[in-house]
Amino acid sequence: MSADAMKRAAAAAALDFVEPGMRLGLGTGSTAAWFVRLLAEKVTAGLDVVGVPTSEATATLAREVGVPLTSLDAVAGLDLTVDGADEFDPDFNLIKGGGGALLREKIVAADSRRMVVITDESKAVARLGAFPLPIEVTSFGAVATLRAIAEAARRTGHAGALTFRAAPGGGRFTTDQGNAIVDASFRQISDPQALADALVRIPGVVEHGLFIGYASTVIVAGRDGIRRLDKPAN
Ligand SMILES: O=C[C@H](O)[C@H](O)[C@H](O)COP(=O)(O)O
Repeated sequence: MSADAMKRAAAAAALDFVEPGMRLGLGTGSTAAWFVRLLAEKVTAGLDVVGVPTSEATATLAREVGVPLTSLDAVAGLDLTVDGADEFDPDFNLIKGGGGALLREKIVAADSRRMVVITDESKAVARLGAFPLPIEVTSFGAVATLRAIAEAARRTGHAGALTFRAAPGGGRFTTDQGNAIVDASFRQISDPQALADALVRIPGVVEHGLFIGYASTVIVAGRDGIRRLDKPAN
């Protein structure tokens, strides 16, 4: 199975969680895009759902393929969010934000009763950090914020190169909110919760890509088929 076929297979498996009348969080990225396309086929066949997109890119795709959209402010919470991830660990912690959509993704996931993550086997890690951690920062004072991130990382036992993400056309990448992204190459995140707690205390940090306690199910597509991992109830 090709990498793209695995993403499609994971997205197709997530359709099993969708029920008529649901309000859905629609993730961002190449795997989540497959979910939006496959969901559109169900909508065309009569499924009644409404989605809240986590990025302008997902909103554009959803409109193109015919998934009805609403805003988070127009509904009283979401039933289910289906989204991709850049990494997941055995505790269902995630790194997200490779596409820069982490802020809206986290807001939407936080307002959802359930988050199903669609991935392929390349995203499974014993410990987070091989994928650089995206940290969204305000443009104002971005360099000072980067220094504060380095200090917070040091205090929590993490170190590595911190770089502003570049836009494809040059200059700094900006998110849908007009913020910058710092990519932190920690390689090994030994204490995700301590790092997350330290990052949110920095004034210029808008949000970070550590998703701790959000995912309840991870669907993993591999060359041998689909595996569904369910987080044990507390
Ligand atoms: O900002 C982007 C999101 O967090 C994506 O869900 C994540 O980067 C995974 O994307 P993909 O499915 O393209 O690997």
